[in-house]
Amino acid sequence: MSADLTRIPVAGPAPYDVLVGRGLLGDLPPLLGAATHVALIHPAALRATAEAVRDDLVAQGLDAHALEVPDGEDAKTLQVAGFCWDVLGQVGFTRSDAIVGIGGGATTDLAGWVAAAWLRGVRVVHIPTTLAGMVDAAVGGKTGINTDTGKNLVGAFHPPAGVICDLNTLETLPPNDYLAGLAEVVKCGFIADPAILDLIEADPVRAGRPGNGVERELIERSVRIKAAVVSVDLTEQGVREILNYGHTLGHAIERAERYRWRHGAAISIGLVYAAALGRMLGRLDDATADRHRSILQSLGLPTSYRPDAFGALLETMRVDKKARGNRLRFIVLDGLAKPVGVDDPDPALLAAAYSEVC
Ligand SMILES: NC(=O)c1ccc[n+]([C@@H]2O[C@H](COP(=O)([O-])OP(=O)(O)OC[C@H]3O[C@@H](n4cnc5c(N)ncnc54)[C@H](O)[C@@H]3O)[C@@H](O)[C@H]2O)c1
Ligand SMILES: O=C(O)C(=O)C[C@@H](O)[C@H](O)[C@H](O)COP(=O)(O)O
Ligand SMILES: [Zn+2]
Repeated sequence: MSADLTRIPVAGPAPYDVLVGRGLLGDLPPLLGAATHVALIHPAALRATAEAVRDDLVAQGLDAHALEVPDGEDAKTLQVAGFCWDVLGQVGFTRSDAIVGIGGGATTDLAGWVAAAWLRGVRVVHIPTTLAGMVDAAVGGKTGINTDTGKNLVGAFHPPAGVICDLNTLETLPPNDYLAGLAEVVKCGFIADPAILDLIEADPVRAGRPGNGVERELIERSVRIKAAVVSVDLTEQGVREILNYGHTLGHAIERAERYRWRHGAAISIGLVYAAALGRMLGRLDDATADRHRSILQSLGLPTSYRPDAFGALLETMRVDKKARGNRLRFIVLDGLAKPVGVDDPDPALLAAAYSEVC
């Protein structure tokens, strides 16, 4: 067990820990349960890490396989999931075996879904290697793939047996991917922990650089928010919806961009939109609404989108998972750190709020 380790527990029907620290890859084997076969699902960027983990597991007597999948969102398809299931079948994966997702949120979403559906559910452990993966995607058991009509439309709630956030893996992350992850960190600041916003605003240039002096605190604070929420509402029957702040428009932008944008970049615009909507609904004060744009801009994240896109985005938002029938649902703020759900807002307000992100 590594010495420099923070352990953040996640409660619920299948409790587990999120480990945060450096040099933690050796903490994987005890999380694999009774597995004799292990599949390490990873993109090309994590090939060296996955092969090192595989060699370590093989040396410990396990039958470990590295499965390379396409990069980023290209992995979140039925075809790629099918490829993974074919390999599991060929290897002879049984219910006691384990899958490990090594990569960003796209990889762990895919790996989680592959594990959730194989034999109706086998063990999965996540090793997130992006900021978004550590603070969000790998924690909470939401797994899934995209379809032609929208983002994450197929998936399951399938909690991992453990999450290993080894901060050393962030050293190779491209700067734009690091910044994209900060959008989810900022989201946590607005919905639950304003100290996150203070830490970033104190020096946004520092906060935007991997390995910065506040990195670990930002990650641990964000993980604690996510852990607290999913611990009481794994399947999004209520409070978990707050984690979707900024995502209704954000996911629609990702689809409009054919998933070529980083998730966090689209969510950044979605956050500014949600703030504008909250303000127009008479819930959020001007200063807090403006703070969304200023903090995201200070990090170099996008805060505006094409003026002509609203019609198409609105159509996509209709298949957002929070929608019920033809009633759209948004998360807005009633004030700093006071998220609430709003049903079926006036279409004129939706359009007016959009004019603030053009
Ligand atoms: N399940 C959830 O609760 C949840 C939460 C947030 C986001 N997500 C999903 O996660 C995805 C976004 O995650 P992301 O921003 O991590 O994107 P990503 O997985 O696409 O990774 C971004 C890029 O970084 C590369 N990469 C990853 N780790 C690296 C490393 N250590 N060094 C060098 N390159 C590395 C990847 O190959 C990719 O090119 C989206 O699909 C989003 O929907 C899911
Ligand atoms: O964990 C959650 O719940 C979230 O909403 C976190 C989001 O940041 C994440 O992007 C999630 O994948 C979105 O979920 P979806 O149900 O809207 O697809
Ligand atoms: Zn997200």
